[in-house]
Amino acid sequence: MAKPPSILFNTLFRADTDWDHVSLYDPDDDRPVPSPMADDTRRPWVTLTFAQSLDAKIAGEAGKQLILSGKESMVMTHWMRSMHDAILVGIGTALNDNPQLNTRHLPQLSDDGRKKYNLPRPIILDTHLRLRSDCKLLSNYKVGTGRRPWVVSTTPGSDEGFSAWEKKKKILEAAGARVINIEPSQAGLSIPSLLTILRTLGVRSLMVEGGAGVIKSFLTSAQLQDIAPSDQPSLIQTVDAIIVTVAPTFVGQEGVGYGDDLLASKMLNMKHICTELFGPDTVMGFTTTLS
Ligand SMILES: NC(=O)C1=CN([C@@H]2O[C@H](COP(=O)(O)OP(=O)(O)OC[C@H]3O[C@@H](n4cnc5c(N)ncnc54)[C@H](O)[C@@H]3O)[C@@H](O)[C@H]2O)C=CC1
Ligand SMILES: Nc1nc(O)c(N)c(N[C@@H]2O[C@H](COP(=O)(O)O)[C@@H](O)[C@H]2O)n1
Repeated sequence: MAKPPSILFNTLFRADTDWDHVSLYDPDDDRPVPSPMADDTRRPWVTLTFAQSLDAKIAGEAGKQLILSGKESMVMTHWMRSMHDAILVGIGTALNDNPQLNTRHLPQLSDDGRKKYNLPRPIILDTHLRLRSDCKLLSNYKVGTGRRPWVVSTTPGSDEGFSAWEKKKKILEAAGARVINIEPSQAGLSIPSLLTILRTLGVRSLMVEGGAGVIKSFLTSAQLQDIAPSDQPSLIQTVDAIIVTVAPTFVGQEGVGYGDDLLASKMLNMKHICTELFGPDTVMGFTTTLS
């Protein structure tokens, strides 16, 4: 069987991990698959990942979805998906791309083997519950080719907004989604609060795939964040690793980028772990520490 790419082992896992079980599970075995783990036990390990052009664009004009990754780096991304408990996108991506977020590009496993690829749980940041009840994530869940999607939202303040929100919640739940409510923050949803809630729900590792708004949000909240404002703040880091695929193409200024508002003084320290070529694409793996 093909092995996962070494850039993923080197960037995401500790050296003593049992490589043979990474990405795979045996339905008759209760032991969980190995997962990247954060030292901070209050939150999951977070891998921020995306594919970009040479001019740092992740989508085309007006958000047109672009297939930037070649087939080799796309397979690498699907290995990465199989190494995380959950995979997160923003509602912009969910509406625009109607993604599946599964591991379908991995090499086929032999039918007589009992092992299966680990499927990450889809999580959608969707403040106003705009997810479509006929999206691929929900239809995959219904036919057993995807895990139940979790939709993360905030309860609206006004009574009027609340009844519309409740109606949408019921529709999404009837279609199979689990709706999780968290406290709003200035930027929409508080990422540190989200991470602590996900950890209590059993998520050990989270792969954040985008889009532009979500990438910015994780990069700008990547410094220590307060999860319990008080005299004794409880602080949390929100990104552990960054894995970027760079495709050998320019998109142009009409494309969608993620870097405009980033401040160098607010960025995490990035430690380059390795760079590997996948067909025409370059993939870089970093771990992050606080500056
Ligand atoms: N090349 C790549 O690797 C990827 C490209 N994309 C592209 O990105 C584009 C979508 O990007 P966006 O429109 O920016 O949508 P997005 O997927 O980043 O979602 C942003 C939305 O998420 C919600 N949200 C709730 N809490 C939030 C928080 N704390 N931080 C940020 N967002 C929060 C808000 O409603 C916000 O409008 C699409 O064109 C898609 O094709 C998406 C993923 C990966
Ligand atoms: N790795 C990668 N390369 C690209 O070129 C991309 N456009 C993306 N996009 C992300 O993948 C999602 C689509 O996933 P499915 O193929 O439907 O499983 C898309 O919504 C983005 O999150 N990624």
